[in-house]
Amino acid sequence: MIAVAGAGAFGTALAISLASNGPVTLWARDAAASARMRERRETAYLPGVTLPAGIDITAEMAAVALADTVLLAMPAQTIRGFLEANRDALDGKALVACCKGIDLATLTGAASTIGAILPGATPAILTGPSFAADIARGLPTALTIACADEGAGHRLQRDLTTGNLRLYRTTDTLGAELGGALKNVIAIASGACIGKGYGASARAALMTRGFAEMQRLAAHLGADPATLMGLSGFGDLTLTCTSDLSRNYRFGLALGRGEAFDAGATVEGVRTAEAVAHLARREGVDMPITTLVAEVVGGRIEVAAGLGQLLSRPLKEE
Ligand SMILES: NC(=O)C1=CN([C@@H]2O[C@H](COP(=O)(O)OP(=O)(O)OC[C@H]3O[C@@H](n4cnc5c(N)ncnc54)[C@H](OP(=O)(O)O)[C@@H]3O)[C@@H](O)[C@H]2O)C=CC1
Ligand SMILES: O=C(CO)COP(=O)(O)O
Repeated sequence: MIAVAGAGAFGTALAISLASNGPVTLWARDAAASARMRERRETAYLPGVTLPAGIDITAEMAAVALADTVLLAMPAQTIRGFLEANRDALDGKALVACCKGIDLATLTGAASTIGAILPGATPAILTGPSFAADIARGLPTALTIACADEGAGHRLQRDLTTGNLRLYRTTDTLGAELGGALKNVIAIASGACIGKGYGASARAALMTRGFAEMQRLAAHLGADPATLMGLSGFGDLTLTCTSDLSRNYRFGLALGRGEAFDAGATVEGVRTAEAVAHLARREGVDMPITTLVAEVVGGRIEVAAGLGQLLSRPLKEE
């Protein structure tokens, strides 16, 4: 039995796709919102999409506790609090983190967070290039399922693959979570570059050099370089840095244009830029683009000055 905790855009889209395999529980933290979704079979997070009957929408944790696999589809900075608040309901289960970010308080990804808080759980990561709106409409997507326990990984791959979600398997949870988290920061930089009018050539340079620093940090922390070359790294970087459907990219566009952006939107790259800038400094890893994004989103430097700093760095080998 599968439950999805978090009924925002991604959690709901995943529940819709999984419901084509069998019954799914979708947990929303807000009881009134949950009741509305159950009654109307729709959500403002996915306009125009009808929620299939196979999704049992609830605000009761007891319903989640009945599942053996729980997908955690909420923003990265909220995962720790959610796990701490629901230890009894979640321990012993396969917990599949679907978020893309680094916890600002601990500077770790979701697999480590799960392991630290619920040692009896089996941590896994579901990540890769996929917009909720595409999944919810039944469009084809390919994702990475990462689980250090190979047997559990095989089971999750089988259970979470659907007609429009094709899952590739790895045991490298660290690489998978880093790929998904780090690309969001580069997507902000890419959006800012386009928003500022610097053009597609400059964006290609940012994406390529951004990918180089993503790989550098991942290798330093012990991730498998091959993981970053796959869906969670290269794949998601490509999607997020080039599509207007991405909130991180659109946030960057707004920054570049000097416009305001929806303060309530989930833009994971903002906090993650700050977390990764700290992590890179602590580990002595050179991450100039991420560090500058942290400065820009922190309001400590303007976009133009930040890009100017990148271009004036000492010349080096590729
Ligand atoms: N949208 C997408 O295309 C994709 C998103 N992701 C990742 O999925 C994660 C969630 O994003 P997404 O669904 O888009 O975000 P949304 O903003 O659409 O939804 C966030 C959901 O998390 C819930 N939530 C917020 N805070 C808490 C909390 N403290 N405890 C429990 N639930 C909470 C919200 O509840 P409420 O409605 O009550 O505020 C809402 O249901 C992010 O890490 C994102 O990077 C990954 C791939 C694709
Ligand atoms: O991660 C995503 C696509 O793979 C979604 O991107 P945004 O969070 O930037 O919207």
